[in-house]
Amino acid sequence: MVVEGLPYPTKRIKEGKAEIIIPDPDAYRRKDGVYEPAWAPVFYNPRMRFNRDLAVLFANAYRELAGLERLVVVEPLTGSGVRAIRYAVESGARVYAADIDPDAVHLARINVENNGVADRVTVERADANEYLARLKREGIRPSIVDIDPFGSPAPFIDTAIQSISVRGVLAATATDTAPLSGTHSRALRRRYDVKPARTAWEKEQAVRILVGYIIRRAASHEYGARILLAYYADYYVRIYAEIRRGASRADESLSMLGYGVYCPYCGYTGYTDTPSHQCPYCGGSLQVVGPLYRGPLCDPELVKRMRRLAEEENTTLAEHRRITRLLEQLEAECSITKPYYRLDRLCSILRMNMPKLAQLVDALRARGYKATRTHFDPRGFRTDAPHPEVVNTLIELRTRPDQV
Ligand SMILES: C[S@@+](CC[C@H](N)C(=O)[O-])C[C@H]1O[C@@H](n2cnc3c(N)ncnc32)[C@H](O)[C@@H]1O
Ligand SMILES: [Zn+2]
Repeated sequence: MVVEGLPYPTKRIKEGKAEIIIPDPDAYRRKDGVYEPAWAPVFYNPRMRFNRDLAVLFANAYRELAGLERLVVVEPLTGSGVRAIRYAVESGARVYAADIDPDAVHLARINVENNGVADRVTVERADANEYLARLKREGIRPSIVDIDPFGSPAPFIDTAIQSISVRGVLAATATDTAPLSGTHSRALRRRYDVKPARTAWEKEQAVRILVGYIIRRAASHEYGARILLAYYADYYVRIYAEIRRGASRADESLSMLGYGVYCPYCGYTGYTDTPSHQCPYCGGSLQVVGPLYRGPLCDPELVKRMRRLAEEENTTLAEHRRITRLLEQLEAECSITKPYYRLDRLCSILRMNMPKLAQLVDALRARGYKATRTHFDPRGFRTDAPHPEVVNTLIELRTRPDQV
């Protein structure tokens, strides 16, 4: 399809309730046939639709929860404009969008016109940080600032926080999961000022490090940060934190920080306030990572509302089943803050065959503990049982599988 004024082949697609023009994916495929969004003149990643579906559900649930008549959303890295348009069409929001790339701004404006939301969505060519600072000077009070960059959101976090006047949500995507999960330790130190380590719960570590970073940055500007929703999907971390002005709120949020620990000798996972390097259970040398956030990863009331809205919107959501499953799982995990165990790793340390995950979860519950699978890893489970109890339950399952 050729669109006047666009010097590249395009395609018209539907996403949610928006209809948008994107660079034709067929023109930007690798040799193996896989579409490479970064090669296209304007960035549009169809795999991020899941992220955007949840963003719209979140926006609607947050609007209800906070009792807001109308949302004001700022999206300073907008690409094709798809996310901004969806916030306007599906959440009725007033949206301020920007991108540094003139091709992106041009296409996003065409998309805004075509969706009939030009009265509600403005798209400007600007650097994200300058744009956020300018909106603040102009007195715009965002209810949601959505930071969806290439790689790390760290360079935009300070201005995004400061752009929130009294109360609002910072939503951030991070695709730099290698540093966050402990693989590129120097980048982790540079970007997030975190002491690196390798744990068996690296996806949760990635989420908790980014949340911890947001809390620390928010505190330095005298804001508190409360996590409404945080998850890991595909190859990225996504966080929604409610930012509220106030020194005592900042202190309260800081009190949720600590260090994560993992013992590669006995499988112990947990947190500590003072980074000790000796495992309390086997005396082995601990892996210690942090600072990171140790509190709940979602607000149950918000997730409940998102689930209800997902039911109502089941025809517009591309992966309705996947969304419902994630929200159900997050709700179940929310009240257990200790990091997840990887059953395969734990069984290998204990030199035993793996029982079925469901069997272990049931056995832990039968002993009076909370236990559930985790959205982070299909081989993972989380529980509030102390480490020796987890080990004892596993050993008992091995010796008397039918009687636990
Ligand atoms: C991952 S894409 C955004 C995708 C979009 N949010 C979505 O949901 O489809 C990142 C965008 O940020 C833009 N960008 C990169 N650096 C920027 C900066 N400093 N200021 C503003 N935009 C920037 C890029 O041009 C690109 O369009
Ligand atoms: Zn140990």
